[in-house]
Amino acid sequence: MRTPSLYSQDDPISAALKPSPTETELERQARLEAEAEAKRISEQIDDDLREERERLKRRKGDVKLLLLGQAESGKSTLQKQFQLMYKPNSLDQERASWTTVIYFNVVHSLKHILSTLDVWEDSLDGADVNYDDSARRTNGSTTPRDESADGPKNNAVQIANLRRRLSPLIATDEQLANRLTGGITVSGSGKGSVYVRSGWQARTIENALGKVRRRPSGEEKKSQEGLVHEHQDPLVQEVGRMLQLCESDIQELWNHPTVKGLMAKRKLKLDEWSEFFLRDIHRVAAPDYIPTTDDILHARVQTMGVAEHTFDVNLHGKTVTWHLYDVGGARGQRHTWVPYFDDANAIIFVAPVSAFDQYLEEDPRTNRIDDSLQLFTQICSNALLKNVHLVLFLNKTDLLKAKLEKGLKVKK
Ligand SMILES: Nc1nc2c(ncn2[C@@H]2O[C@H](COP(=O)(O)OP(=O)(O)OP(=O)(O)O)[C@@H](O)[C@H]2O)c(=O)[nH]1
Ligand SMILES: [Mg+2]
Repeated sequence: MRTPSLYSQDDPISAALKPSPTETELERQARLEAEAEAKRISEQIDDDLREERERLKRRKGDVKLLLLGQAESGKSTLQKQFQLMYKPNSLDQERASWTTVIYFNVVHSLKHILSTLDVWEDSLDGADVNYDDSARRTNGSTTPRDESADGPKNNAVQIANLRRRLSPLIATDEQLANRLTGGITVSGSGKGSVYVRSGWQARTIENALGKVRRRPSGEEKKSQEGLVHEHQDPLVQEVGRMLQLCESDIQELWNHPTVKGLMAKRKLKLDEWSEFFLRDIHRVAAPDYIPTTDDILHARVQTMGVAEHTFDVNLHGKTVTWHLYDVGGARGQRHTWVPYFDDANAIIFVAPVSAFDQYLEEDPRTNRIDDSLQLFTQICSNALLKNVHLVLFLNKTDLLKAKLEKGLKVKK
């Protein structure tokens, strides 16, 4: 028996699709199977479209939040705090990849100290190094000698020795930077900055995996999850070993009267994260060091482009998905913000109030508070953002307090 005809005699398409009057039973079976498959695919497409419509409807209730502000203002740090609050497990999963950043922060800070010493060391005489050595005795220096009493000549010899002993560690600066960026550099980004794109944590591990796979010895073992733990990244392991060996040299450099003198005279300016990790070098240089949450919050790596982070936030018994867009704040990165302005619900503008005595890394003539104010004015007057809620987040108040207590004056 033939199935009822689908093919109307009047419709030209139906007429064209009409089976041939000479169709065999085998051909008829094949045709019916093809029709059933086409119907299944068509229904699948209808289902997908329905699901997409539902998803878009759901997304309409989502909150889109932009974190804006100049470089170093603390946007990614704020994002990490959201992550800690709403997705703490995800921070745990990426904990190991922060070791690379922290080691890089330490090595890069040492490199900066030594290159500043290069410039100023010769111009300092004994009287110039006006550092109170009692600080050195109380902050746990492991140095057995009291070099400051020996005068500038001895100081220069000590620094030359430290420079020599630390040079293999300093030489890893570029390799660590490459591990984080995957070899991508951003032009005009200021001195030795390392920019990372969204998802760098997983890529850092992938980069390490690539290196491990190429090694013939097979000494690196895969962990239970089938992934090589970042601690097994040979580079990170090697830097860890070097840090352990150099710990007392790092302490000696960090506590050296010439270094302290340059800092007191503000000829050597260290970023807050440099001081944080150098002060705590004993812990960071320990074998099997794992970054604490506080370490992750202090670690510094610049954001490239825009990184999206999603969190399910429960507000008054209703779960709302938040899309947090963490942007790169350096001048060369700001053009990437605009495509996100269109459907943003809110902006948190992060302004570091402690930056009154600092200048932009990408433009050393511009004061950071001036830049922040200019940027905020531009955001407030942008027509695309006229319906967007704006939160001004005055950040780094702890550093402002510390600077004012030290006697730094705010002046125009
Ligand atoms: N002391 C202190 N440090 C902070 C605070 N907020 C951020 N930081 C530190 O400032 C540094 C820069 O912070 P990030 O969050 O990386 O800055 P960002 O705005 O994301 O910078 P870009 O990605 O370059 O745009 C990090 O080392 C943070 O630990 C704060 O309130 N107090
Ligand atoms: Mg950032």
